[in-house]
Amino acid sequence: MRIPILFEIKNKTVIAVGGGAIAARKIMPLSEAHAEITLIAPELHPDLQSLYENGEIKWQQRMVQEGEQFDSSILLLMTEKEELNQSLYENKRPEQLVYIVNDAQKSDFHFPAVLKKGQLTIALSTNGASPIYAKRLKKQLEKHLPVEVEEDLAFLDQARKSILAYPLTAKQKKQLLQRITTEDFLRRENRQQLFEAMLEEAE
Ligand SMILES: C[C@@]1(CC(=O)O)C2=NC(=C\c3[nH]c(c(CCC(=O)O)c3CC(=O)O)Cc3[nH]c(c(CC(=O)O)c3CCC(=O)O)/C=C3\N/C(=C\2)[C@@H](CCC(=O)O)[C@]3(C)CC(=O)O)/[C@H]1CCC(=O)O
Ligand SMILES: NC(=O)c1ccc[n+]([C@@H]2O[C@H](COP(=O)([O-])OP(=O)(O)OC[C@H]3O[C@@H](n4cnc5c(N)ncnc54)[C@H](O)[C@@H]3O)[C@@H](O)[C@H]2O)c1
Repeated sequence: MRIPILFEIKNKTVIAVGGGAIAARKIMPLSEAHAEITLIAPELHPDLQSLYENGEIKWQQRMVQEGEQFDSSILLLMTEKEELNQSLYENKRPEQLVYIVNDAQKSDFHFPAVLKKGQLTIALSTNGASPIYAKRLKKQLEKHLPVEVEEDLAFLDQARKSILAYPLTAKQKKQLLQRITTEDFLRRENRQQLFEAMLEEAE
């Protein structure tokens, strides 16, 4: 069974074998999240070529052979050659997390469809039943998200930090956190001033 986890990939070492269209789609978000990526492939998809030219990924321009072993936290096997991917999988290191582009069963993790809005992340997976359905549902969800999500979360993030840093009892903190999250409160035009007054009153 798989569980959704938001994983900090910054500075984790990633070795990716294969540089086609699918590799490009999977590597893009890892690179944006500052993983340490080394790609091994004889040629690169244009999006990967740009990442390489901008110094965001390393590239070993060569063919990988069966039987090779790689030293990295994460290994992405993304060639179109199923047998090669399988054989590299057999050689994985015990602690290595491996993703195989054409074997969802064996992969240690999946790539969900991701919807981001400010500090909100929604990840959708159909467990491989239909990635196209996941993509469509993501677009529908996007349309139904309240327009204020981004602003609300930016406000709540700051407010929550202030509450937690204030000399209040755990119960008072909990009550305040609940109050500022209500729809009524969030829609008040002067919510920042109201919040500051509430904080002082509570002390
Ligand atoms: C969400 C998204 C994220 C991303 O890729 O970044 C994603 N696939 C996307 C698109 C997409 N993928 C495919 C098509 C063509 C139509 C079709 O065939 O359906 C399209 C549509 C398109 O390209 O528009 C083909 C396909 N996909 C997989 C296989 C192999 C198999 O099923 O075994 C094949 C057949 C290959 C073949 O032909 O052999 C497998 C997987 N694809 C997954 C994720 C994982 C399951 C996620 C889930 O269930 O929700 C999983 C299991 C991989 C994993 O992570 O382990 C991304 C949407 C991005 C967005 O949100 O905008
Ligand atoms: N998981 C998914 O979301 C998903 C979606 C669509 C397709 N697929 C599968 O992914 C696979 C790859 O798709 P693609 O469109 O990127 O294919 P592609 O042919 O465009 O890319 C394959 C890449 O692997 C490289 N390669 C081949 N042999 C190599 C070797 N020995 N060493 C290093 N690199 C090598 C090629 O040079 C190329 O860069 C296909 O088998 C397809 O069935 C998976």
